[in-house]
Amino acid sequence: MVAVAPIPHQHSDKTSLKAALEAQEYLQSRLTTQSEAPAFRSIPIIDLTKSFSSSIADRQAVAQEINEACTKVGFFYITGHGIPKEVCDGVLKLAHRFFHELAQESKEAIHMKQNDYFRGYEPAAFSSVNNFTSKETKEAFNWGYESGLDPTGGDGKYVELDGKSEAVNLWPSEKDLPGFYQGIAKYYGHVLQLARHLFRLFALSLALPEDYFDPLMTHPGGIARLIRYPPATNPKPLSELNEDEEIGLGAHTDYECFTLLLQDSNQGLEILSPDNHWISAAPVDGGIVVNVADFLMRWTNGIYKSTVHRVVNRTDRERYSIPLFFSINYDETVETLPSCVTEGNPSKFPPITAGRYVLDRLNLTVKTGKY
Ligand SMILES: O=C(O)CCC(=O)C(=O)O
Ligand SMILES: [Fe+2]
Repeated sequence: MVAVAPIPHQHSDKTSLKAALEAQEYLQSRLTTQSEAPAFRSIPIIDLTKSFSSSIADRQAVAQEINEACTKVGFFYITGHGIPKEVCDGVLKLAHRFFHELAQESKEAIHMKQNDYFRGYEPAAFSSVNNFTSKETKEAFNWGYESGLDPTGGDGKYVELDGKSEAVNLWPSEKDLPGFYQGIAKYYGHVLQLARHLFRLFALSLALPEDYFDPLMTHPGGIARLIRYPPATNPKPLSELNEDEEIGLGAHTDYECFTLLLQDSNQGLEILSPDNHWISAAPVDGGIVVNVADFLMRWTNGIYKSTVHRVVNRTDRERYSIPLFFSINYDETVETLPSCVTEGNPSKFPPITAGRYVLDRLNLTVKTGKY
């Protein structure tokens, strides 16, 4: 593994930096050695309709499916999630407009290098989730939570990844891209509320009170991105065991609690089974992909799996996707969940602060801490 020096300009606490470096090592080991966990060849589809029922038994039944998916695969699709189709189609169109209508100089004006928290426009090959082992073809626009995007208005206490600063998004101007902020707000409001709903189901799925996580997501972390993958220069089908040269987004695990991913109709997302076969997570009609990320993996003492995945566009069309990386309030420090610790399975992980951990992970994706 290539050693990565701590980033001098930003204070990092030892626990989160150590955890971030360990995650990099874990990734390399997963890519080079098979895991002993049972292999899988498909990704479960969970219909959320009954999770909105007033009957706790209905909600428990959905939670049980979530438990199965998170302990075995770490990924699942949700249908019946309640986000209207036109809202999903609308934000995917907006993603297209961002990359095709916004002038290059307007993109440069909101370049991510001007921001300490990875917000704004990110050109192709600028960052790497896998230690720059491949040049990533994706380009992106990144933003994070702000109370104006939260349908509840939040509790007014939002702090950034460092646990201190106020929200710091970089938006294109209304003149340069009319209707952009409003369109983003529409989708983000829906997906943020869906994430809060899912966290209640996660609580049930972990034998915790349904409202266990509620006080921890009053001003939650929620980085989201519009991602564009250019068409493949040499389209070719997925070969399950082989590494691929034309990588859209390198192999990685996500950092936060869980991710909600909207993808267009072009497949490209691939996830790594424990026996190191790559499995396609092709789009499902009306479905959103959910995956457990590393912070929740740690919080559940490793019981919920954070599964390695990557994106390779194997088509001659461009592909768009829009993930929301949902975190608890960035200023919260948590210990392993009580329902995931027993005498025989003591906590494997020390307490950790939500935002700091994500920031240390993000700092490892660029060549220097401050670009
Ligand atoms: O574009 C996709 O399908 C997945 C994106 C992803 O894994 C990520 O941004 O972390
Ligand atoms: Fe990811």
